[in-house]
Amino acid sequence: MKELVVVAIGGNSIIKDNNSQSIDSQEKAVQEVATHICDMLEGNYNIVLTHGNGPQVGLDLRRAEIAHTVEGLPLTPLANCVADTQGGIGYLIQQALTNALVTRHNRQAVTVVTQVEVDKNDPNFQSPTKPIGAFFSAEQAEKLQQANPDWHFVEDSGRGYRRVVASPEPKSVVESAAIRTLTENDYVVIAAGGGGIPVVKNGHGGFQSVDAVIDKDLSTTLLAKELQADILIITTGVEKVCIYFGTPEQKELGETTTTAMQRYMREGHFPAGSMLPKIEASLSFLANGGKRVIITSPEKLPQALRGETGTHIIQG
Ligand SMILES: NC(=O)OP(=O)(O)O
Repeated sequence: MKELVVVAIGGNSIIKDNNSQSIDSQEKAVQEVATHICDMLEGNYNIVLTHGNGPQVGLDLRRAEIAHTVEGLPLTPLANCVADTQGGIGYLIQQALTNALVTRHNRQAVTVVTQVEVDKNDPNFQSPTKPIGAFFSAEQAEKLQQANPDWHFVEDSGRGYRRVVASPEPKSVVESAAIRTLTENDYVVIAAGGGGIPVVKNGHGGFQSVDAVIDKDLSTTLLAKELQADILIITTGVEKVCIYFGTPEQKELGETTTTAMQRYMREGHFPAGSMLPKIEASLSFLANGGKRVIITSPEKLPQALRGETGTHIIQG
């Protein structure tokens, strides 16, 4: 029986900076990701690939806002922008993967438009935290803030200012059974793109969308738990997680345990808003029956899955 691996790729692996927003540039980045996923399939695995959409959904929203202001075209709600990015990014990954898979593995990739249920009373709706779109200088952000008093900005990782939107906690993945069936039939599945389209119960047994962008690491972990996946891989900007980061004592973590990670968390080694949520998500996956979490950079995915690099966390 094949092990099920769920892999999360950040939207900023596809749009790396303000100069790589074109479809051409995104296509090239996606082809690189597809090669790594293909290499991973040399092992005995089924794979579900999730992806972020931070840069892309901000670009889509801005495009819609400008078209509205300049041409009077109808605004696109944020939830529909998330849906649009699932289709747009999903298409790029699906085509690149299927092109590569057909020649090497005789398998096909499919994208599932995925709704993720959130609580309409989630307090995160009141305090936006999720950075989306392009980076702005302090002066540009100030000007945009004056023109759009209801927008919110944060300084993002020393790279500039970004707009932030509400990011509620994911509660359940509406299409997880369909995703499971596709993996059992050997499809490589692209799902929960952009953290999933946020939906709430509509009071009639169904769902309706709500404007927000869900954190893709949280949705990916939830999906991995619902699919009862064996391995969760979270990609990030570094090949391995470090303790004492940025000090002379800096140390990369290879194979480690949940107990050790809990201790490092208590000691404050992982910054909130960057590595900390990834570690929390990892521990939650392992506490719910997952066998292994790997944290590494996208370009090291095949090597990490073979156990040659990355930070590997196991229960213990
Ligand atoms: N939705 C989301 O978390 O996207 P990024 O990972 O691209 O920020």
